[in-house]
Amino acid sequence: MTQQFTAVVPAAGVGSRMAADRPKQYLAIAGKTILEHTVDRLFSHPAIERIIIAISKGDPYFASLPLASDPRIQVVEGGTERADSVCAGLAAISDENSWVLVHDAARPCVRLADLERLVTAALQSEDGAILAAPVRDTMKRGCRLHANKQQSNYRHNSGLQGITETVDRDNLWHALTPQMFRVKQLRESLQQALKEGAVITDEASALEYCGYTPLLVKGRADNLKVTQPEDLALAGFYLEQLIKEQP
Ligand SMILES: Nc1ccn([C@@H]2O[C@H](COP(=O)(O)OP(=O)(O)OP(=O)(O)O)[C@@H](O)[C@H]2O)c(=O)n1
Ligand SMILES: C[C@](O)(CO)[C@H](O)COP(=O)(O)O
Repeated sequence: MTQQFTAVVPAAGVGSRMAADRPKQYLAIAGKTILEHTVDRLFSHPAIERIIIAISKGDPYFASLPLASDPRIQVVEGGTERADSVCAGLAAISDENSWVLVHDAARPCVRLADLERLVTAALQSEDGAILAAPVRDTMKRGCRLHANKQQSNYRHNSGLQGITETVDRDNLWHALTPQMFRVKQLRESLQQALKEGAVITDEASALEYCGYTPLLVKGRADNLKVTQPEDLALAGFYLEQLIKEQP
């Protein structure tokens, strides 16, 4: 019997940076919502048998989707932060020794080959694994500029930041999703990190906070998180390519 996995999809965000008429996971690309594309991508992996989707309290969109009647899908109520929504999803998994893949609803372009590589690596790592993409650009750190008599007012009044340093980009990665861990390890790490006030923006940061070293699995850069308006057309292009390449 081949191992079967559950995925948790945090889909309870409001999509403020997208500034659309609805949360971005419910915006349509190529005839389906972003959430539906994301679910299709996850179920394209034969070992993912169940998906738990965390949606916001009173979400008026989910019920009208075909997903709502898919027996492989369970819905839970998400929370204030992404980590809270992930914890709500984990609470619906009874087998603590099982593996879970956590994947953003807003990442509809993840490829099967990346999922396969992630699963292979995670199953051989005591500390789980995440998909990630190496940084390609030179990375700068900025800061707000303070008024300086010797410098133009523009530098202070423009609202632009000034460069304080160039960050060494060797071994610097964009964390993507899915991120795959054993349920017990992830649940306990998130609970400890959140209880102690750690800033947790992805699952791996909770594991790291608790002293684990998840593996970085190189993934495609087109596994983008739809975040701001210009991402929608790009995601549409990537999805068209992905669907064309499907057998
Ligand atoms: N309380 C939250 C916040 C976010 N998410 C989900 O986490 C994923 C990644 O978060 P992000 O891209 O930040 O989505 P939003 O929080 O909706 O976007 P924004 O920060 O622009 O409001 C998204 O699928 C989002 O739906 C969630 O389930 N619960
Ligand atoms: C989980 C994540 O997609 C990894 O890059 C990212 O941390 C989500 O951050 P967001 O601010 O909730 O979009």
